[in-house]
Amino acid sequence: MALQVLRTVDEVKAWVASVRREGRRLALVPTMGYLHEGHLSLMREGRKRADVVAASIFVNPTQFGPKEDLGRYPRDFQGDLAKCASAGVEVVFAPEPSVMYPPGYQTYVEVTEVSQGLCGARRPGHFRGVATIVTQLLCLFRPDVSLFGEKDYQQLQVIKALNRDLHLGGEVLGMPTVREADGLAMSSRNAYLTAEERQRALAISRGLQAAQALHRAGTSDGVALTEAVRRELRAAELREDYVELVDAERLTSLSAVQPGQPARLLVAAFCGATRLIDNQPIGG
Ligand SMILES: Nc1ncnc2c1ncn2[C@@H]1O[C@H](COP(=O)(O)OP(=O)(O)OP(=O)(O)O)[C@@H](O)[C@H]1O
Ligand SMILES: CC(C)(CO)[C@@H](O)C(=O)[O-]
Ligand code: BAL
Repeated sequence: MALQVLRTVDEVKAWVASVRREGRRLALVPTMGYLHEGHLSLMREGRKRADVVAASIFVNPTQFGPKEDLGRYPRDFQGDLAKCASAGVEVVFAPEPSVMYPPGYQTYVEVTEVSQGLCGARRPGHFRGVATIVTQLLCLFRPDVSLFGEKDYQQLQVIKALNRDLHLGGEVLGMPTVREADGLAMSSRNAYLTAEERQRALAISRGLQAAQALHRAGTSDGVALTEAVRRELRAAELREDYVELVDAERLTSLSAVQPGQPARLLVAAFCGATRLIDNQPIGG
């Protein structure tokens, strides 16, 4: 079936109603576009878990801080449509900001616990914007399953919490981070990196791997594990935003990995002007 592009809330409502009438299971993959294999892995998994996959492409203004990159966020709408079609997507919802935030719009969603700390502390208002747009999308599409990447690990926990707390009903599925062959986590913002920065950015995944290897060799101490990451960041002259060992679900800080308690090591670092994030499970 040919890919359809929907632009308005009424078009989405009509399309969702037709999917429901036909008794088809619906998967939703929200994105900000400039698609890469990470996004396509979510779409392909959606196709396995549902009869029909919708994707959204929307650079959501409310999740960007005033000094962030909203104005220059990379875009390639025609290329994105071709990629969506190749991944089995039936419908792309690509609204203008005025469709999601029309005059008089005044409803915002705050997830109070897992939004704190990490990216929440460094990007004030970011998760309020993410939670607000994702709630709108989940309410509009009411998908049986929605798919998000573990690359944005805190975001995934925020979305799981709002889906549970607001009784939205569908399953929120987290999918593993897709990496370039050399380990760099795929991200639309990798497009900002110069060739030299692209090489230095590898320190992030290298540091996470070093920490995992250290843990496998018997080290549980949080300071030693985070230091393994920091050493790599320093060597490559990346500026740390944070490196933290946290409980994998609640995202609270841990001083050590405990047997049977899944933990996660999360990193945000600036490579030149570009802020990159990545994470890995540790123990559990
Ligand atoms: N490397 C990846 N592997 C798996 N999922 C990913 C990956 N990168 C992004 N995603 C997921 O795709 C969805 C849309 O993300 P988004 O459009 O912001 O892409 P992005 O590459 O993370 O962009 P940015 O560089 O702005 O962070 C999110 O659920 C995100 O977690
Ligand atoms: C989930 C999301 C599409 C909300 O704008 C965005 O934060 C993203 O692309 O990860
Ligand atoms: N991938 C998360 C969206 C953001 O950084 O704004």
